[in-house]
Amino acid sequence: MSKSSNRMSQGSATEIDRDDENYCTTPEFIYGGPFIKVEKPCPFLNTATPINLQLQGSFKKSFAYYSLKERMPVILTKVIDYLSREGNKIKSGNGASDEDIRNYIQYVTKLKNDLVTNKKYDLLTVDTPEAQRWNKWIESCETQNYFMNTWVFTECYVYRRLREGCESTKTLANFDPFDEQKDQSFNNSMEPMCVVAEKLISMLPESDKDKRKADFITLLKVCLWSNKCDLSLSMGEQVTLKNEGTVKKTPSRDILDPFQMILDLKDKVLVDDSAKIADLVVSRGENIAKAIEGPPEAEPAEGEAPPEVPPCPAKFTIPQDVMFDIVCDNSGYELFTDLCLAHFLIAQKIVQKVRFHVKKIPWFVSDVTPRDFKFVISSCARGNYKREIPPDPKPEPAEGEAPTEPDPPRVISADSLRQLGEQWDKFVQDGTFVVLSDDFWTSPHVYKDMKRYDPDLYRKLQFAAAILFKGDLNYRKLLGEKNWNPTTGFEPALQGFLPAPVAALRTVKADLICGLPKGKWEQLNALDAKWMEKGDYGVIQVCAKCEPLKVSDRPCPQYGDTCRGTVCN
Ligand SMILES: O=P(O)(O)OC[C@@]1(O)O[C@H](CO)[C@@H](O)[C@@H]1O
Repeated sequence: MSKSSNRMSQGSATEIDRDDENYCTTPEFIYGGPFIKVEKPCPFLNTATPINLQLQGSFKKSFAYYSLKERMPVILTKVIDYLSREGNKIKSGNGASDEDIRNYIQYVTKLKNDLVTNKKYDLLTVDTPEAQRWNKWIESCETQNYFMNTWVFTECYVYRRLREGCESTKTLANFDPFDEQKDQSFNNSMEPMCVVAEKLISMLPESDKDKRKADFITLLKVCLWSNKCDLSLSMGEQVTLKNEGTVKKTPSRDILDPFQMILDLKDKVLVDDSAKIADLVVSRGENIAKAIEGPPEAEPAEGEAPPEVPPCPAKFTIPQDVMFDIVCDNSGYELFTDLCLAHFLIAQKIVQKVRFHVKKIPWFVSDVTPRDFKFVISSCARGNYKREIPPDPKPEPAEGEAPTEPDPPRVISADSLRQLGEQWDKFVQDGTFVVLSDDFWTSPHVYKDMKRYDPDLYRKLQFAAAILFKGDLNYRKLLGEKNWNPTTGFEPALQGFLPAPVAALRTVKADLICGLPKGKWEQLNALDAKWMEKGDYGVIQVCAKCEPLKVSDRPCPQYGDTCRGTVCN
C-alpha cells in the first residue's frame, strides 16, 4: 500500500506478538502489561473490505484475508511437493543440480513461513534493473507486511519471490514450478477445444456485417467463460469446463460444448457490453486503416534523396498497422480461446495484427508465459482427439408408423484444431501475431499508474484499436484493487487509464466490481454471500473513451539517446 493510501494499517506484526520471548523485557510489558490493561490496536479488523478502500489481508472477512491465509500457503506447499516428488524429472529436464533443488525448497519454505507469520517483505537480492525497480517500490511502501499491504501487491510480490528463488540458483534459472499443471490443464481441455475449433473454421470466411458481428459476440463470450479455468483460484487443482445447464442429461448434452455453455450461463453475465465492443473495434479499425492510407505521401522533389532512416516512432500519431491487443490471463484452454478470437479478427480483416501481452515469468500459477504460448500453439498443431457421441434416442414411433432412421453419431475430432495450430504458427512467424512480455505486467503496479512507471508501454498500447484485458487479476489492476461502490461506472473506476478503448472480460473471482445496475449486488449477496469468489458470474465491460495519440515528449525506446522526442529525425 502506498503511503498516501495507507488508511487502515494500525501497526505491524511485531507489535502484536505477545508470545515473543522478549516481550516481557519490553517497556510496554514492564510498565503497562501486567499492571495496567493496555488496549493494543490490533492490525486485523473483523470486517469485510470497506467501500472505497483497497483490498487488503487485514480485513478478516474479506477474500484477500482468506486467500493469503489459506490459498497462497497451499500453492507454495504444492511447489515444495512438486520439487520433492519430481526432483529427478526436474533435474533431467532443466539440467538442475540436487543442491539447487534443495536450496529452492528451502527458499520456498521460508517464503511460505514469512507469509503466514505476516513478516515484512525482504528486498530482492538479484541485481537487475527490474529487481532494482521492485526494491525501490518495496522501500517506498509504508506498510511492508504481507497482510497489511494491498492484496494484489502482496500476491505479486510472492510470485516475484518465487522467481527470485530460481534466479539465484545456477541451474534452475529457466524453471517454471507450474509448467506441469499448465500443460496438464491444456491436455484436459481437448474436447471443448475441438468443438470450438470446428465452429471457428466455419466463421472464418469473410461474412456480411450482421453475421460478423454475431460471431464476434459469440467468440467474446467463449473467451469470457474460458476464464473460469484458472489454476490459482483452484490452488492448482485441475479445472475444466463443466456443463452448467439444468436440462436433463442426454448423450448430446454430455458434450463439453462452450457454445451451449454461453446459452446456459446467459443470466450470469452481469454486464454485457459485447455488442458495443464489436461495433467499437470494427469502427476504430476502419478509421485507423483510413488514416494509415491517408493522403499519399509527397514524392521527394527531383534531386532530393529519400529519407534514409524510417521516421522516429516517438513522432507517430497514426499507428503503422491496425492492431488489436490482448492482455492475456491463463494459459491452456483460455489462451486457446484468445487465439480463436484473434484469428477471427484477422480473417475478417477487422485488424491486421494482434499483439498478445504475456507474463515474462511464472505468475499466478496458470498465467501465460512465452513458453506456454509456444506450447499451446504447437500442441494444437499436433492435437490428437476423437470421440463418437451416440445420438439422442428418438421417441418410439406411434402404432402403425414406420420407425425413423437413427441420426448418425456426432464425431468430435482434432482435425480443425490441428489446422488452426498450423495457421497460428505461421501467424507468429510472419508477424501477424506478436508476443510481448513487458516487465510491467509482472510488477506490483495497478494500471492507473502505468503512465508513471512505464510510459513506454502506455504509449505502445496507445497504438491499439482496442485493448482486451482478460481475467480477474487484470480486472483488479484495472480497478486499482479498490472496493468500488458496485454501481460506479467502468470509466471512473479506470481512474484515467485510457491508452486506447479498454475492454474487460472477467469471471468474478475476487470481491470487487463496478458497473452493476442498482440493487444487483445486494440481490446477489442475499442469494450467496460468496458469489464473488467462485467464477460463476462474469462481466463484459468496455470504456470507449481514450487519449488521443500525440507526438511523444520522451525519447523513443527504439532510437534511444539519439532520439530527442519531438525533434528526432
Ligand atoms: O486472473 P484470473 O486467473 O482470472 O484469476 C486470478 C485469481 O484466481 O487469483 C486471484 C487470487 O489469487 C484472484 O483474483 C482470482 O481469483
